[in-house]
Amino acid sequence: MTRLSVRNLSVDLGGQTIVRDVSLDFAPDGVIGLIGPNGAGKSTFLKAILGLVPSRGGISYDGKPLPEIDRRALARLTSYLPQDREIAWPLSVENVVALGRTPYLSTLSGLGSEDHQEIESAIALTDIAHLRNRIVSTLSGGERARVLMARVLAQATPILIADEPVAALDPGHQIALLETLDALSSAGRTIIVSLHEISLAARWCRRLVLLDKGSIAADGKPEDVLTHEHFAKVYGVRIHRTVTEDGLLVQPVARLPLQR
Ligand SMILES: Nc1ncnc2c1ncn2[C@@H]1O[C@H](COP(=O)(O)OP(=O)(O)OP(=O)(O)O)[C@@H](O)[C@H]1O
Repeated sequence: MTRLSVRNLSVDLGGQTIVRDVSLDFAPDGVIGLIGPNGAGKSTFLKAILGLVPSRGGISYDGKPLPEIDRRALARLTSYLPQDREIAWPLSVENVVALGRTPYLSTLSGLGSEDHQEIESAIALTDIAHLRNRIVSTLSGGERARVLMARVLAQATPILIADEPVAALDPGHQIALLETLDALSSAGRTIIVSLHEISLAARWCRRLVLLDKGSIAADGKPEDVLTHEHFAKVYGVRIHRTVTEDGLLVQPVARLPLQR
């Protein structure tokens, strides 16, 4: 069980502080959702904990500071779905998914049986078997998003970080992916996702971190984070909130004057 600890993390970009003094601990305890308005700093925070943007403060994996972890070891520890869904090379779907196994390959060895197993499992979980020989640049937006997610799943790391993984997916594939992530979490993996789909965050995340202007506005169970007050203050919207036999349902319904 790998724990990620973030202490007093700040990120400055373009002369502005984008993430401000954030301290959080992450463990495999259900899907952890990072929510917040456009520009709140969600993507920047996720990049910072992977060392992809310079930051101040401390980031450690199982007590080991991030700067002491080499790139290959980090790629066996963390997988990452960036928000950008572009794929520059004319690769087949199967080859893109296989890239997820790169951290485990030596220069001399090809894919082994475990690699093939992880690739096939990821292909099945993301429902892309029928696309396996297609060139990724010819796929629809949602299909491409599922292929990139399959690459991340094939990497099979203890920590999985995904920036808006359900954004381009239809409702069936959204739920299927969140079921997969929930199952991975139950199996001991730490799952951190950013998302704007509040109804899915309410239903599928066990913990939500609400970021506002780079700072933590709330951190806790969905029922404690997805409150009328937080939505009014942070998003400037009124919500409809009800508890059903399927759990908490939250739906933004109208704009409010921002309380800032
Ligand atoms: N390289 C950069 N230089 C200057 N400003 C940047 C840079 N990268 C990001 N920003 C700014 O930092 C802020 C946070 O961006 P970020 O992408 O982290 O937000 P986000 O919460 O992921 O937003 P969204 O929901 O729109 O994806 C934004 O105002 C953005 O314009």
